[in-house]
This record gives sequence, structure tokens and C-alpha cells, in this order.
Amino acid sequence: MSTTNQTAPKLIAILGGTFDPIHLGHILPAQETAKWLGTQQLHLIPAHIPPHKNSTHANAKQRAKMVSLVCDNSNIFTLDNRELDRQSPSYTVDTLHEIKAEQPSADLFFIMGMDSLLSFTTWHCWQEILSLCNLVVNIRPGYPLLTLEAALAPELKSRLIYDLAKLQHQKTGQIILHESNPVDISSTEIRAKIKANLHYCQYLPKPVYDYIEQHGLYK
Ligand SMILES: Nc1ncnc2c1ncn2[C@@H]1O[C@H](COP(=O)(O)OP(=O)(O)OP(=O)(O)O)[C@@H](O)[C@H]1O
Ligand SMILES: O=C(O)c1ccc[n+]([C@@H]2O[C@H](COP(=O)([O-])O)[C@@H](O)[C@H]2O)c1
Repeated sequence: MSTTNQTAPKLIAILGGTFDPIHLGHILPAQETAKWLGTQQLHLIPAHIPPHKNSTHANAKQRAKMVSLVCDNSNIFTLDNRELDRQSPSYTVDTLHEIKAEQPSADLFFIMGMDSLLSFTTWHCWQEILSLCNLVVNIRPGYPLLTLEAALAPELKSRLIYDLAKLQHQKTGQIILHESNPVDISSTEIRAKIKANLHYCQYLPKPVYDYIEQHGLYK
């Protein structure tokens, strides 16, 4: 797939997250995914009120600032602040409706890690999400493919695609598995390392590390 062809539809990749903090496990697989999809446009959307998390550690402004530092050094990533402006839970279905209304002809690809797919049928209006986009699921360390297939709800299993070429003209409703290079880190582990005064700079871009240090986050 390529967006360089004038007739090809515009393709927008989207990675939503709590980003508490954003780390290389978000950034590197997302970069690989954008390249694989053939798009130069990837929206990073920090969730203001993550629907499935009880609370966040850094506030929304700080989490968005860390995402903006990543975008400053990238020609693919764009900080999309739209969820920060909503005072309700950051439902993905609302976000996708908004993007689709702004860019009706664009094909939307919502990126997630395998852990997110396993809980996807608990997401608000998950069927409607699938009517608005395709999902791209990055294999995540600790979530082997066989486990995913065994644990996945049948309504999702039937939508799995292992080969992007098989997508053809299906603009929505498919779940494409992508084997990006695994990056074995989570925000939870980074926060735990900071609390324990352990080294953590290798898991983050330098500007994000500097921001955390300057503001004394996650101590
Ligand atoms: N190491 C990783 N590899 C692939 N995908 C990831 C990785 N870390 C996070 N993701 C995906 O990025 C999205 C946003 O994740 P999130 O911001 O919750 O990060 P997290 O590291 O999982 O956070 P936490 O540990 O606080 O739950 C989710 O879809 C998640 O599956
Ligand atoms: O819409 C939902 O019901 C929903 C439920 C869980 C997660 N999400 C979205 O999935 C993304 C990753 O969420 P999280 O909690 O793993 O950071 C983020 O954009 C959330 O808004 C969305």
C-alpha cells in the first residue's frame, strides 16, 4: 500500500494511549507499523481519561507534553490533542468518529498492542469501532501469538489477517497482526524503576527522560 499514488486513499494510522510515560515500546513498533502500512501520518492521541484505568500518575498536560517532545523529533508522528479537550472518558469510538468526520475519504488504522486486543470486546461500542477502522495489532512481549489466538473472542478471531496484502479493499473491520521488533517495556515498569531509583533512560527518548527528571515525575 502506498499513499504516494494520487488516486490512493489517504491512510491515517492512530496510536492512542495513556502514555504515562510514552516509551520506546510505543514509539519503535508504531514507526515500524507506519512504514509497513505505507503512511507518513501517525496520530499519537493521549487519553485524557483512559476508560479502563482507575487513574493516571502524571497529569494529562504532562503526558501530552512528553508526547509532543517525541513528535518534535519525528516527521511521522503528530500530537493529536482532541481527547484532552473532552471531559468525558476517552472513548476510542468518539475519537474515530471525529477524525472520520474531518477526513471522510481517509482510511483509518487504529494501532494497539496485543494486550489491548485481548480486552477489546469490553471497549465501549467495540463493534462500531470496527465499522470505522481496521485494527493493527503489534505483537507484544509476554503475549505470544498462540495465546492470543486461543484467548480471542470468536467475533474477533474471524477478522484476523496475517498478511497485509490480504486486506485488499476492506477499509474497515479487519484485525491485522503485525510482527514489529518486540520492545519489552511498559510504562508500569518504567514508573517502578523510577520509584526504585533504578536506571531507566534506555527505555525512553532523551527529551522525555529529561522532562521526567526536570519535573520529578513518578518519584
Ligand atoms: N512494549 C510495547 N509493545 C507494543 N505495544 C505496546 C507496548 N507498550 C504499550 N503498547 C501499546 O500501546 C498502547 C498504549 O499503551 P499504554 O499507554 O497503556 O502503555 P503501557 O506501557 O501498556 O502502560 P501501563 O504499563 O501503564 O499499562 C496500547 O495499545 C498498548 O498495548
Ligand atoms: O473506548 C474504549 O472503551 C477504550 C477502552 C480501553 C482503551 N481504550 C483506548 O486504547 C488506548 C490504550 O489505552 P490504555 O489504557 O492501554 O493506555 C487509548 O487510546 C484508550 O483510550 C479505549
